[in-house]
Amino acid sequence: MSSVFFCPSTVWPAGEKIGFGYSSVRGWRSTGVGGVASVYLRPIRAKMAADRFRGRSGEFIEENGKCDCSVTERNTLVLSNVGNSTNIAWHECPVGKHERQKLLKQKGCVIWITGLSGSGKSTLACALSRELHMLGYLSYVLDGDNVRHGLNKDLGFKAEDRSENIRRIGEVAKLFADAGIICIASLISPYRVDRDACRAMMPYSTFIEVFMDIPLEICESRDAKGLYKLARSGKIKGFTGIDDPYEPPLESEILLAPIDGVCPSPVSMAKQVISYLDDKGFLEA
Ligand SMILES: Nc1ncnc2c1ncn2[C@@H]1O[C@H](COP(=O)(O)OS(=O)(=O)O)[C@@H](OP(=O)(O)O)[C@H]1O
Ligand SMILES: Nc1ncnc2c1ncn2[C@@H]1O[C@H](COP(=O)(O)OP(=O)(O)O)[C@@H](O)[C@H]1O
Repeated sequence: MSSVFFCPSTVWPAGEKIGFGYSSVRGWRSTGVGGVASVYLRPIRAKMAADRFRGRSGEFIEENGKCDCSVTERNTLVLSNVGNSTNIAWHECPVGKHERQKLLKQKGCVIWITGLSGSGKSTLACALSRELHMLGYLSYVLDGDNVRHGLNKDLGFKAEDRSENIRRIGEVAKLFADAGIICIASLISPYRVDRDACRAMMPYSTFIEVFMDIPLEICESRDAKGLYKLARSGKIKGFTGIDDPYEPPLESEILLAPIDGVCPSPVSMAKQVISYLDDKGFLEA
């Protein structure tokens, strides 16, 4: 059985023409560009483009508050301005999030682990990724330290750099979640407003904030990297929890804290997160 569908200009050069293809058991084939099809399908494409713009415009406004959302409809291609990018279009692909999730038998989401340095974020991220892997689920860890080795190596630790660090990791995490992957982001992310901005980027309820509520004394006593010692002696300035603020979440989805002064093991914390994912239906397509 095959079904007709229309493919927007991602595949074909943007402009006048529209191609169309059909799906079959093993995929789809293009019948080419334009010709008779472009004439008959133009009104349909116009509607698709308009729907697409309606669906996306609110998101653009929310993301940076700068979008003037001026629309140029030239041969039904919708162009808009987002931030400093002018005349850009949104391209849809025939394989969407839903199809990817079906393939992976899971739902994409972002598990955002926040807490002081030494609170166990990276340890939990790794334990969680390993447990999910053993259960047959695909996850990917975006660790603050690691991302600062590449994408974010231009950023330091002053407030605006941390905000940008969090924003970029939020955007990358959003892409992973859209790919259908369980994305585990572990970074201090000390400022509430930045974490909330990441939450706001994500589809409803797919941003799961995990607060490592481990007291500073415990984190400092661990001092795995010797950074607290350096911060206390003034050799590092602006260290979170010492002379830079950490704003705890007010309503995280998951709060992990010591019980009677003892921290649960990383594996038991990971299982707590997995149990949340299971309850909320993320471990099925
Ligand atoms: N000034 C200062 N404050 C806090 N942390 C510092 C600082 N300088 C270096 N480091 C090391 O960098 C790691 C934190 O990076 P993040 O990207 O997670 O930080 S942030 O979210 O942008 O605040 C952090 O890693 P973790 O210990 O894993 O949290 C530290 O090792
Ligand atoms: N649940 C835990 N119980 C005891 N020690 C832990 C736990 N989680 C992490 N640790 C230890 O604490 C230190 C800091 O952990 P890490 O994951 O690097 O924290 P963060 O990424 O928040 O800086 C490491 O030495 C780690 O072995």
